[in-house]
Amino acid sequence: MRILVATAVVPERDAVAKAFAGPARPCVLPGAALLSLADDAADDPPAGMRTDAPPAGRTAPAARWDLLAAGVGPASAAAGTGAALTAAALAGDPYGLVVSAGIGGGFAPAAPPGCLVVADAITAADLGAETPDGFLPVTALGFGTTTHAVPASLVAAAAAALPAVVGTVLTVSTATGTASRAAELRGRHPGAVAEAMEGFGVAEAAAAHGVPALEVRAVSNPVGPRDRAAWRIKEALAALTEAFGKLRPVLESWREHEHHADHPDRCSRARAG
Ligand SMILES: O=C(O)c1cccc(C(=O)CC[C@H]2O[C@@H](n3cnc4c(=O)[nH]cnc43)[C@H](O)[C@@H]2O)c1
Repeated sequence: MRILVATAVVPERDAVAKAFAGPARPCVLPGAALLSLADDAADDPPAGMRTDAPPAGRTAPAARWDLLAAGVGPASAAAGTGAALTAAALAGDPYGLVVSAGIGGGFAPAAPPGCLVVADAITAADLGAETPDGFLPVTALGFGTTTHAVPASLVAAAAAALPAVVGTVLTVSTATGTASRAAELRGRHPGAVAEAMEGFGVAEAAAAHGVPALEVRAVSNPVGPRDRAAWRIKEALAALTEAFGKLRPVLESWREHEHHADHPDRCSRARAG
């Protein structure tokens, strides 16, 4: 399977790359610059340019990973992820899984700094309209979606591999900086354990391609009053590296269609037909 990991910034991308021992090679695509990793990368052409199955006599590598630093915020995340997904699909070598990864803010007391978070839902928390009676999500206005559910078997597999808090990860365009905003978000999203700024953009791009998406965050700071000097970025990046070391075999062997609980419609159709 081919797996795309989308981070916001280069230090996050490089923290994920550290979990892989093999060589990494840059691959520039229209709209996205990837770092491609593979068990046998030394023999392979760059990712995104492969169009064929492995030559006769060679088996396909267990998985190929591409890492992307798409920029901060949901728009950059969606643009970069969408570009990588489209390039792969047009090359006849589509991704089977997309992971939004990086550091994030954790809601107290569930997700303190230093811990890892796995999203079971990826939710846009500020996509909507402000009204005199409060915030209305775009869905209440009759548009789009605000949440992407992560396949249950994918959440279970990731959570079994890690010491991680599982819950909703919010995507915000403005990082929370006050206790009142943190309380407001928790009030609207009681299942929220963390916030970051890219997950929903990554998940929207993945959904447009019919590819499952996961979000994994290493908590660098509490969601609340802004104190940038207190962010534990180094520790969070180290936790991210450790997390991908553990997630790597689990995600490589995860297969969406083997988990019928994630596809009740498809299964009932199969049973009926
Ligand atoms: O300054 C550095 O060395 C450095 C290294 C890695 C990452 C950063 C970032 O500033 C990443 C920004 C990224 O982090 C997410 N994030 C982290 N905490 C929060 C938060 O409390 N609320 C929302 N987002 C948060 C977010 O996804 C940003 O894109 C710096």
